[in-house]
Amino acid sequence: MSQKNKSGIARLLEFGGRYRYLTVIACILSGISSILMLCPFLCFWMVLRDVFAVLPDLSKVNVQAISNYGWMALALAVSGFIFYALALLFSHLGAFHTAKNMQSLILHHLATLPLGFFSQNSSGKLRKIINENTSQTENFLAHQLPDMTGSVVTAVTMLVMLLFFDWRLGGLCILLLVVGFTVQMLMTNEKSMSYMRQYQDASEQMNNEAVEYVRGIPVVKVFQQTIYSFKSFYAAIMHYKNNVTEYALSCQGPMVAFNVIINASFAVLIPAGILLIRPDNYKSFLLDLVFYMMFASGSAAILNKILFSGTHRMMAQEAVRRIDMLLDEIPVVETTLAQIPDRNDVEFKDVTFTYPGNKFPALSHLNLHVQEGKTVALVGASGSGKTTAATLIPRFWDPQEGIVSIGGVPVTEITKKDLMNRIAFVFQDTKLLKVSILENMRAARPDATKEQVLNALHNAQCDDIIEKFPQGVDTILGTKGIYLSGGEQQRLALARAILKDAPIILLDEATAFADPENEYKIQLAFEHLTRGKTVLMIAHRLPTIQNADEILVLNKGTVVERGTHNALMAQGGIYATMWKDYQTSIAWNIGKGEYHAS
Ligand SMILES: Nc1ncnc2c1ncn2[C@@H]1O[C@H](COP(=O)(O)OP(=O)(O)OP(=O)(O)O)[C@@H](O)[C@H]1O
Repeated sequence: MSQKNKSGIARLLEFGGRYRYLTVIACILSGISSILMLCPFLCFWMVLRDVFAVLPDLSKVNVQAISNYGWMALALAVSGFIFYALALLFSHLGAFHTAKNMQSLILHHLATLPLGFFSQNSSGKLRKIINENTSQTENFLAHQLPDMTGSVVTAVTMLVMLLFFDWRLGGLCILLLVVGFTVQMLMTNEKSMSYMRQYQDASEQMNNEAVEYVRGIPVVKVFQQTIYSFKSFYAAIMHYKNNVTEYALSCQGPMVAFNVIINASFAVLIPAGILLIRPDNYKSFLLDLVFYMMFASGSAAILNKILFSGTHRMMAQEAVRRIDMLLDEIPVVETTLAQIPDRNDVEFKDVTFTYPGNKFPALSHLNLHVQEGKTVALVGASGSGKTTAATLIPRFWDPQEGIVSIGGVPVTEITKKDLMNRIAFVFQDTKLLKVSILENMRAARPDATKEQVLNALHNAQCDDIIEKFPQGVDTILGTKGIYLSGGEQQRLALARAILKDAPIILLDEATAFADPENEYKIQLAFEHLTRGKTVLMIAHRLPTIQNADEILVLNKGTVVERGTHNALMAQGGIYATMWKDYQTSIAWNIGKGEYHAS
């Protein structure tokens, strides 16, 4: 399926693949149905013609002929409905297949994107883009597109019929239609399209902020705040409101004009009829006038339909644009020159990385080398770039400058599978799935036996977790009150990494939320996991990295100090100060609130 060379409805049909023909057939059927639906008007004209021909002596009316016209009108109307029902059947089939194709294309594409993309785009936002936009386009294909085609065919057929009976009255009606259409165009121009874009953006932002608000409710309650503490949510609502109001106001003038014009047929046709009627042609002229007055008022409904389908078309176009934006996200390119590293040392050579959309680099000219089986620790203030450095190794992101390599091979030249097999990472934000503990473990190694899983759980000090649930490792997490503490979750994540037994370990050592007993157990699990491995460790509690082979102190993405613990202490720089501050904070904790300067 080609991307980007088409836009709007053409692009939407492209998503349908071979099923797009169903949509095309639906539009043709809807067009035929519209013509059939207009035919009863002709029967009505014929009835009027026969009645006017015998006026004032109605006893001369050919009742049989009139009854035939009636039956003909009914048959035509019923076939119109049948064609319309068939059109809807085809359009729904086409719409379902298109939505399915669209969703599977997006999901396959998401699977190829760098993992970092997901840290910048919340799952709520992605869900909204995928669900709302595909359902909007599905609705458009199932209902609005066939209706739109039907309305356009109706409008064209009406034009032909209007000119056919009396070109003067027809010309007047067409003039009204042209003016109505022009006014309508004012409402569906490029400016309206940009309103539609702003509207979608504002609605997306409001949705995101609502999710953040709900997530933050515990904080609001704890600190006795009100909704106004969520200024950004409030601002998003106001932005949405202003946007919608501005759009509605911009439509006010054209909308009023449109309604007045399309409903003005009586006001125009009656004076025109008075001017045009002649004694010699009054019968046939009256016949045409009555017919036109009926017909023209019917055209108001058709124009209304086209107007609203224009708004739906703009919404569908915008939805397609948003889906294409997602599909345009650049995937991680799988190397064609795959190399297999024969060592597992990790090296950063002059690496600079800036997050998409950020002004300043998160890492600047970073050089580091973790020899096989050794441990390098990253320390530094919050936001100094420690996590970013670790995420470049499994290619959450690719740096703009410099090279990250394993065993001398750039990570970009290692296959995704090989790369992931070599690395186990345990980050602060532990992700456990809503499946059994056993299946959570097997996510790291699908072929692991139950015994191997139990062994890994034992080494990660998880025996107490398994024992407390009657179903042991078959306990399903996150359901029926099965919830784990932060420390327990991290131990399970460590067990998963131990089971994977990868040669390179990336560790974000965050034990801030663990109680002393948990912390001690996590420490034992860390030791088990890292034994004999190449380890890049992000340290929050300095004593855990005292024995690291090298410690790098980061500040605003650059290395400001490096060396062993003893060397850095002797240097008396930032690390030595951090160490002293850490000792002080411990002393403060032991003193239960009293400050004991050391
Ligand atoms: N997904 C992201 N998108 C944009 N900017 C980001 C993203 N993640 C981090 N940053 C920015 O990059 C910089 C480095 O962040 P990073 O998370 O690497 O720091 P850190 O040293 O690990 O912090 P902490 O100790 O608090 O975890 C910060 O300025 C942060 O705001």
